Parts: sequence; structure tokens; C-alpha cells
Amino acid sequence: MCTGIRFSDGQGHLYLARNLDWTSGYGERVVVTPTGYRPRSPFGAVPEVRHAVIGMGIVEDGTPLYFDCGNDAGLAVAGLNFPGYARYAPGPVDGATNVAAYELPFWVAARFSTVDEVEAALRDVVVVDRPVDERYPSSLLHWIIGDADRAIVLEQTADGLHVHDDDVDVLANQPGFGWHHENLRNYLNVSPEFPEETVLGRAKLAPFGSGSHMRGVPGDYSSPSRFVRAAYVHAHYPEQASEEENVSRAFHTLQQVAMVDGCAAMASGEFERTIYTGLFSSRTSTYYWNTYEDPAVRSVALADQALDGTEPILA
Ligand SMILES: C[C@H](CCC(=O)NCCS(=O)(=O)O)[C@H]1CC[C@H]2[C@@H]3[C@H](O)C[C@@H]4C[C@H](O)CC[C@]4(C)[C@H]3C[C@H](O)[C@]12C
Repeated sequence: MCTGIRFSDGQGHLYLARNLDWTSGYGERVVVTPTGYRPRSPFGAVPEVRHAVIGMGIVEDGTPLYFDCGNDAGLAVAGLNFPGYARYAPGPVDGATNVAAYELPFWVAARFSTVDEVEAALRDVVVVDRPVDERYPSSLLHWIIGDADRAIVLEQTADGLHVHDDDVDVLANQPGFGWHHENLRNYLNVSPEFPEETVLGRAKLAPFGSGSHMRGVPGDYSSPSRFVRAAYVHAHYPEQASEEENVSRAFHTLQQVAMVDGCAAMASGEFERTIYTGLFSSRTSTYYWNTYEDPAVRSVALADQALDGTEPILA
């Protein structure tokens, strides 16, 4: 499973981070796409690269396939599994902006600067089931898209394309965002406060300690539970000022919903684990990540790459 979060430092910078939870990786690396790259966009949705893009992904036959990425304008996006709900058009629709499912993150980051711009462009968009090749059929995803001000969630289901205002800045997997948001109303009782001593019959009861009012925040790895837990931790994390503090914030928050080997099997019997945690910071246009095997955080800054090239760079 996967979980994504968006936040800001209060100084106009975006941080968008995600866990990628799966049984194994795809050989993903940090991929930088320079503005000189000429996209082979199947329906012409990405005619050019207006903004240099950095994120985690693979490069298939010269085409960058991003799992999550950000751009030099401070906009970022992450794709999370949405099986059972995501439904793409079987082919391009006349008069629409047809975006192949695999290029959706790239379409966002290469073309736009703000969530407002993406939201306006989405009015004409149809997400199309056009795989990049036979090796990689379209993945069934939904997407969180964020800038320094806000986040939206994009879901294309049987009844069309939906854009949700993500006012909790969190996304997990199934079911849809609307369900997850409504479900938060089951958790109005949880808070970070230290509980008052209480009286039950003739007994005076004191709390066991701090965190007692968090009782009820679900601890399991299911998507609804991760959504609630991430929303709780994320909403209560105090705003941070420096880049280092915000990087620390992202990794600590996502650690709360990270999957540990051996705990949650898929139908195949293989266990899911957090393959990597990735973070895009618009303050420094840097991608930070760590992996299940190596928890040390590494980083690649866009500014250190040759941004005048014509091919995606495996950084
Ligand atoms: C498996 C990843 C999602 C992880 C996740 O959300 N798991 C949830 C598990 S569960 O259902 O809720 O049980 C997704 C996220 C981004 C996806 C990749 C990106 O979309 C880029 C390409 C797109 C190609 O069509 C398929 C390969 C691929 C390289 C995708 C493989 C895979 O589907 C990825 C890596």
C-alpha cells in the first residue's frame, strides 16, 4: 500500500512525500527530465517539457515513468494504487485532452506551476488506458497533486473524472477519497491533549500517560487505517521552518504508516513493505529518499543536474 502527504513550511514552499509499499521494486531510481527532452506523448498531451522534473521512477525505452515527482515551479504529484475503483477510457476521446495513465504525473509536473492550473486543465482531461508497451500494462491509480497552498486528489472511476479538494493533505489507497474523508468523522474523539483525571463510581482514574487521548487511532496497515493515522499525525505536527526540520517531519510522519516485512501479506502470500519513502521539497528543488534496506536519507538536487540535455537522466 502507499500513503502520501503534502505540507508547507509557511514560507511558500511545498513538501510532498509518499511511501511506496509493495512486495518488490521496479528498479526505480531518481529520474530527472530536462526541458530539452521531447516527449513521446501518445496523444500529444505533453508536447514539451515546460518545467524540469525530478522524482522516483523508471525510464522505459527513453520515456520517463514517474511514480512521484515535482518540478522547478513548486508543484508535485504522486500515484497510489486504486484497484477496484480506477477506470480509464479504453481509447482516446475526441475533443478531450487525452492523457495516458502512465504519463499522468509527468503531464502534471512538466506542464504546470500550480494546483489551480492543473485543476483548470483537468476539466478537459480523460485518462486513457494506453500502456507505454506490452511489458507494463496501465496501473490502476489515483493521484495526489500539491503545491505550497493546497492539495487535490484526482480519481477517474466508472462515473467519470473526479477532483477532490484534499483539505487534510493525505491520500492512501482504496476506497475513494470521499469515503476516507467521511470516515474521519469516526475519530472526532482523538486528540493530543493530556487526559484529565476522571471519576468512575467511587474510583478516581488517572491516565497512563501522554498519548492516552490518541486511543482509537487505528494501528493496522489497511488503507482506511493508514489514512486516519496519517491524517492525525499530519494535522498535529507543528509547522517547521528549516529544510532539515521539514525533511525530518516528512520521514517521521510517513514512518507512522510504513509497512514492516512479515506483517501484511498480499493475496499472493508475498509480504508488502515500504520499498521507499520519497519526498520532493520545492524550497531547494530536491528529491530525498530512503529505502527499506537503507534507512539513511539520500538526496538529489535539480540544480546539480544538466538541465539543458535532451534525455531523461538517471541520477
Ligand atoms: C505499485 C505502486 C503502487 C503501490 C501501492 O499503492 N500499493 C498499494 C497496494 S494495494 O493495492 O492497496 O494492496 C505503483 C505506483 C506507481 C506505479 C508505476 C508508475 O505508474 C509508472 C509505470 C506505469 C506502467 O503503466 C506500469 C509500470 C509502472 C512502473 C507502475 C508500476 C506500479 O503500478 C507503481 C510502482
